[in-house]
Amino acid sequence: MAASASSRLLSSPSSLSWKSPLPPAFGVAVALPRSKRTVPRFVVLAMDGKPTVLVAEKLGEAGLNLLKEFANVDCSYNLSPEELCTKISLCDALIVRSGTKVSREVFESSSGRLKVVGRAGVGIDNVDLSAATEHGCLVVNAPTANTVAAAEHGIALLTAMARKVAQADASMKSGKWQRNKYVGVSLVGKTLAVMGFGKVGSEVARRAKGLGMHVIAHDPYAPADRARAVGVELVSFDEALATADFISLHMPLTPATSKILNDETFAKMKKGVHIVNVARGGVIDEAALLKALDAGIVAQAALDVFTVEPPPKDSKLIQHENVIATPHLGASTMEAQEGVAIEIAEAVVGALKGELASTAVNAPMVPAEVLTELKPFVQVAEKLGRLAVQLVAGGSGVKSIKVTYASARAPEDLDTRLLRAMITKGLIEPISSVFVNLVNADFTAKQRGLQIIEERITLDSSPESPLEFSPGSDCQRGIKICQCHFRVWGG
Ligand SMILES: NC(=O)C1=CN([C@@H]2O[C@H](COP(=O)(O)OP(=O)(O)OC[C@H]3O[C@@H](n4cnc5c(N)ncnc54)[C@H](O)[C@@H]3O)[C@@H](O)[C@H]2O)C=CC1
Ligand SMILES: O=C(O)C(=O)COP(=O)(O)O
Repeated sequence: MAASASSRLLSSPSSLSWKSPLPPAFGVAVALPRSKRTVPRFVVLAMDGKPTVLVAEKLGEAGLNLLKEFANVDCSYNLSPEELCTKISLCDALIVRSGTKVSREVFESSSGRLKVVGRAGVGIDNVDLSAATEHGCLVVNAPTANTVAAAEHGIALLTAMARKVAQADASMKSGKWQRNKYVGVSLVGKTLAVMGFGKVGSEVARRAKGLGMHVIAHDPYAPADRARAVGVELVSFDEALATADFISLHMPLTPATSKILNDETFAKMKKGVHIVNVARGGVIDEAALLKALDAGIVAQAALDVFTVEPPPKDSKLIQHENVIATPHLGASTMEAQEGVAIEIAEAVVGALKGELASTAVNAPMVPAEVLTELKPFVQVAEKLGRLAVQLVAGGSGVKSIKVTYASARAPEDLDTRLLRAMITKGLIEPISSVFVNLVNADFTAKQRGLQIIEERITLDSSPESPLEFSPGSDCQRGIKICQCHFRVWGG
């Protein structure tokens, strides 16, 4: 795809929609392209012309105010899963924190109306991303505003654990004065292993260095220069376990990190290790942690997060004398909650307006300069898809499409996901009841057995020069749709 001079002159790409933006006020029901479930996809607008945002957990005032400028805001906290499923069919957007499970049933119950889920925080393990993607629902999060709060809480737990602050406080409140019982351990000179050297992990590392600790980190995906910048050595998982006096967990909960601390890995740790978990309860096998505490392998654990939240009242782990616990408070500072609320409100409003979100979790994030460059081709891409369906296959049965992009950009520098999504939309929507957008395009194409072969040609001449193509040999039938920089072959 060539970047023509005129395309470079285009204004901000913010109006480039990943789906049709909400139409202006007045209509009661505006039909958008069709949903997966053969139910027409409606943006049901209230009589005041505003979409509805369901805020299912407490959100900072500043974020609520931003939302209210654009939408009707329904703050309904503590909904049961059934109540959430009932309400969701009346909502265009849903905002949650970590306490609400946004399950497949929620997306199914929305009957295609839910367009965006905003996670007012970082971890998106409580949102069924596959179901969201399959339903063409964008998921956005607020990845930066609570970083410092989570890191500060990690340090608070680390220091409180080392000096048994919580236990000593409880003892004093019960009328005792036990100076000999609550002797702690020092942090200075001890080795802290930060597991997951992302935003929170690196802030914890910085602060721990300030406390005089020797900090190492394990993160298979962290760039070495990030570690160098903080003055931290990146080590293997086993080395981190074997050398750490303190281990602080900061990785997301994924299938790969689920129960990453378990019987086997506790056995590799130094006897008397201290564990901090401000990440997710599920990264620790809690039964194994209890055993390791009883065996003295783990001297103490400080936990902010739990596999089941809230955990059972009689949880042996929480009752353990060498465990201190907080009820998932990592992000709970006034400052972080205001910041998160604004970050998520802006992302949700932007998504409802049809803008591409920079914090999208289940859709490609296309940089602004690429959007500017692609903008003139977005509609063309969809139209070519529609034309291909009609001309090539007479309305059905397109199984394979070859798209050739010619651009002055090097092939590896050419992000085609947006155009591919628009071609897929053009190919599939006219002949089915499926609603296609940037979120679900690749999934939908794969599900329907539609193969999209992409070819990139690097232009060294002016992008305005027309290109001649020869028919692709792997396609049974081909049509030259336009003699410019974009051609579709279908068979
Ligand atoms: N307790 C609380 O209130 C809060 C908890 N969190 C949790 O902390 C997690 C981290 O947050 P951020 O630092 O903002 O995310 P991030 O995405 O900046 O960092 C996560 C890091 O973990 C790394 N990672 C992934 N798999 C790994 C593995 N197998 N082993 C080691 N490292 C691995 C990634 O490469 C990345 O660098 C979130 O996913 C969330 O679950 C975040 C904020 C508040
Ligand atoms: O941002 C995160 O991942 C958190 O765990 C914070 O959760 P919360 O929004 O406080 O329920």
